[in-house]
Amino acid sequence: MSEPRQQGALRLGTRRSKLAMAQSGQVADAVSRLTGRPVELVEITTYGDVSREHLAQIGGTGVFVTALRDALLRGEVDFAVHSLKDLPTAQPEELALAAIPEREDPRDVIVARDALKFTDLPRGARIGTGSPRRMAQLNAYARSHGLDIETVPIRGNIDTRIGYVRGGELDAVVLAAAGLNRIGRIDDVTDFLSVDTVLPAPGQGALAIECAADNADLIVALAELDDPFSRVAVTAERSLLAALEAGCSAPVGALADLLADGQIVKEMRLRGVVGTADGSTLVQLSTTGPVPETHDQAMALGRELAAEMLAQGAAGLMGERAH
Ligand SMILES: NCc1[nH]cc(CCC(=O)O)c1CC(=O)O
Repeated sequence: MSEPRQQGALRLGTRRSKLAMAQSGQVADAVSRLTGRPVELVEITTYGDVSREHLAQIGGTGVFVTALRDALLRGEVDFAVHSLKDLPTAQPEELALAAIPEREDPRDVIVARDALKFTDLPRGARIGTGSPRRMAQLNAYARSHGLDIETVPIRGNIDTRIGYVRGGELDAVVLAAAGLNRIGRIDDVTDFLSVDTVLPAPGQGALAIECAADNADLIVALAELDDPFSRVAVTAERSLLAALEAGCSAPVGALADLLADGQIVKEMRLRGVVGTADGSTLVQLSTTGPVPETHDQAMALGRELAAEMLAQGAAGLMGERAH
C-alpha cells in the first residue's frame, strides 16, 4: 500500500468485488462507530477472483477466503469480512470468528426475463446457476410439479449473472437475496423462492467477521456486532454441513429457524437437504428441539440431523458434481 497508514486506523482486508466492497464498507462503518477509530479498506485479490475455471472444478470450498486469511495471519490486515456461506467449516486455531452480525434474508431468488415467477417459466426455460444445491432442488421441484426447465451451469459475479438474462442468453438466474440487497439490486428480483422449495446454503445471508485469535482488544470490540441467535442458527447449519463431510460447492441446503408461539420463542427447527443435481433424488429431513444455549448444543443438533440424513443415503448423493 503506497498510502500512509492513518494514525490508529484498523485495516479491513476485503476482496474487490462489488459485493465484498459493499459488505466490507457496511461493517467498516459499524466498527468505526463502535471503536471511534477510522477503518481503512485493504484490497486483496483471491484465487476465486482471478480463476476462469468452474468453481466446482477448483474445489469450491474456501477459494474466496484463503487469501484474506493469509493476510490476517501475516498481520497485513486486522480483520476481514466473509460471506459466511463461503467460509470452510474448519476454523483455523489462529483465527477467531469474532462476530456473526444479525443475518438478513436467507432466501434464494429468481431474476427472470419479463418479470416471470419461477413457476410461470415456459417449457424448456433455461435457468442459470453454478450451484449443485440450487440445481438439485429446482430440478426436483420441476419433476414433481410437471415443469420443464433446464439448469445451465454459470459463474461470475452478480452483475455478470443478471447480464445473462438481460442479454437474452438465459430465461432466469438464481441468486441469494442477501447479496442483491447488499449491492442495491433487490429490485431486479422477480420471485422470492420459498425455503420449502429451495433450502438456502448453510449460513446464507449471514456475514462472518474474523480477526487474529490473539487480538483480544479487537475481539472484545467486534463482539458488540455479534447476534447470538444468528450465531447459534448458522452454527447448527454448518455443523450439519461438516458432519456430511461436504463443502460449500456440495448440493447441501440447511436452515435453522425459531418456532414461536406469539412472542414466545419455543423451539429451534433445523432443516437439511441433499440431492443429485438432476433432482431425481433428494434426502430432506428436519429436526426440532430446544433452542441451543451453547456452541456445543448447536453443533450437536447439526450432527444429529446429519446422522439421520446419512442413514437415509445422503452420502451417496454428495459426490455428484454440477457437470
Ligand atoms: N456464492 C457467492 C456468494 N457468496 C455470498 C453471496 C451472497 C449471499 C450471502 O451472503 O449469503 C453470493 C452470491 C449468491 O449466491 O447469489
